[in-house]
Amino acid sequence: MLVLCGPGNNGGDGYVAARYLAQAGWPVSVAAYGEPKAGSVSALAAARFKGPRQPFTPEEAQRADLVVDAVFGAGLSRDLDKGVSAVLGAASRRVAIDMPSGIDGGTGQPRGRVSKALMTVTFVRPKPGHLLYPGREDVGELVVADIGMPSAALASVPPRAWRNHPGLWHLPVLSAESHKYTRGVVSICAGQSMPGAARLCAGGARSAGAGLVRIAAEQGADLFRSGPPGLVVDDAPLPDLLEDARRKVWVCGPGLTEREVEGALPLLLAAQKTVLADAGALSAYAGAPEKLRGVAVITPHMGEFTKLFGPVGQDLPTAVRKAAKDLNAVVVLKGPTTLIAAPDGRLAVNTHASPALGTAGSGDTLSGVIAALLAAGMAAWDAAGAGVWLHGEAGLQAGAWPLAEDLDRYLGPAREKATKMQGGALI
Ligand SMILES: NC(=O)C1=CN([C@@H]2O[C@H](COP(=O)(O)OP(=O)(O)OC[C@H]3O[C@@H](n4cnc5c(N)ncnc54)[C@H](OP(=O)(O)O)[C@@H]3O)[C@@H](O)[C@H]2O)[C@@H](O)CC1
Ligand SMILES: Nc1ncnc2c1ncn2[C@@H]1O[C@H](COP(=O)(O)OP(=O)(O)O)[C@@H](O)[C@H]1O
Repeated sequence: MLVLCGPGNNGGDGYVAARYLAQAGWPVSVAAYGEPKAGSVSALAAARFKGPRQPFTPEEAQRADLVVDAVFGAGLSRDLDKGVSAVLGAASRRVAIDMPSGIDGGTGQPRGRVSKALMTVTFVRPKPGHLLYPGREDVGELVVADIGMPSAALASVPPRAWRNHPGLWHLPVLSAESHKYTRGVVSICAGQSMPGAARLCAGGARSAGAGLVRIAAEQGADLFRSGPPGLVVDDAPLPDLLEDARRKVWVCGPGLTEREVEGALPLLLAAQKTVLADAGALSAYAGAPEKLRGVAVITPHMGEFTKLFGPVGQDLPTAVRKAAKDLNAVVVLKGPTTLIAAPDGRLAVNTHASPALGTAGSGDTLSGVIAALLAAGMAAWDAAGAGVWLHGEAGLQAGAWPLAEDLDRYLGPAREKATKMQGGALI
């Protein structure tokens, strides 16, 4: 076994690992890339390792059955030089300490040529870089180890980002006195050219537990009347519908043209409704995100996000947090890893999903799910995190090739599973 140790604390962890491995009887040696600073804890750890040293070369890395990568972790401050990449790349099997060397822990972006680890062992909490692509691919199996960090030390570095998980939010549960209005009403603006999107959105909202879902279709009402029997279709003009105080939560965007968005969104905002803006409502305001001010949640995929806010650069967490702050709304940046940012800087990182969700219309379903949770009274960031998790769970349950409409029947069971994980009652 060969432990590759860098000059900082990550190297220090490597010397400690080497000492423990030697104590456990493993044949282990160390190859150092630079020496730790005199007097540092890493220098102390290096001095306590009494085993053999090898040169830091590709040949040594290739000879080892297993290489432990403790060259750089969270302190990576510039691109890897080619020599380090060559040594890391020569190892056939590699376990990384904290981060695979060369991956930025904050963003998941590579800094230089990085090769994939079998496993990465990090401490206390995962970092965004473990969960965001492309770093997520290079991490291999992720182990989060408890190293007995004192709670006072943990409290001094409160997290700013969380892994999205049912422990992060609380789903409302049904009480014996619940009725459709306490469960919440979701209203959806429907377009005439792509009515399927509003139907998918409605299916997501109903299946995620909304008490009542209504489609505001105006002249297009006939397009929806042959739909599911529990779905209410309104043909009255939007201003009349907005007078109903029970209809607090609205989805605007799925299947809407720019003109339809411009006809509806300003009215919803003027009526101070809780609005989730998606799809057409995002493309309608390309380069002018301020027109969305007043919405509660937006759910762009990367293309829509870029059209709205411009190129994101390498640091997605920072870009999505900034967008949420500037817009004063929750921003859900959808993708294989979905980021959910609140205006106050909280960030949830969701990996609980399946590539099976990458099918047309699945984002419309997600909008409906989040809207149902908003209508049930959840705060916007919580509703968005919970909605993304339930949608991801439905995707995981639905097999490899579901259609968007297939997701609906997995949403109820997903909600039950999340509630059980929260230790709550089911009804
Ligand atoms: N914090 C905690 O609570 C805990 C932390 N722990 C551990 O500490 C690790 C973080 O330690 P760290 O801050 O010392 O950073 P680390 O990754 O060792 O790198 C810094 C050194 O590398 C150098 N360097 C950087 N990039 C370079 C490059 N491309 N090419 C060449 N050199 C480069 C950099 O040089 P400089 O930029 O200063 O010139 C500096 O010398 C963390 O990942 C985890 O393993 C655990 O023990 C648990 C508790
Ligand atoms: N590879 C993937 N892994 C996990 N989730 C994915 C993947 N690809 C897409 N998704 C999810 O599927 C949904 C697609 O939404 P969107 O791009 O708006 O599609 P549409 O507009 O067709 O509904 C998002 O929730 C996204 O996070």
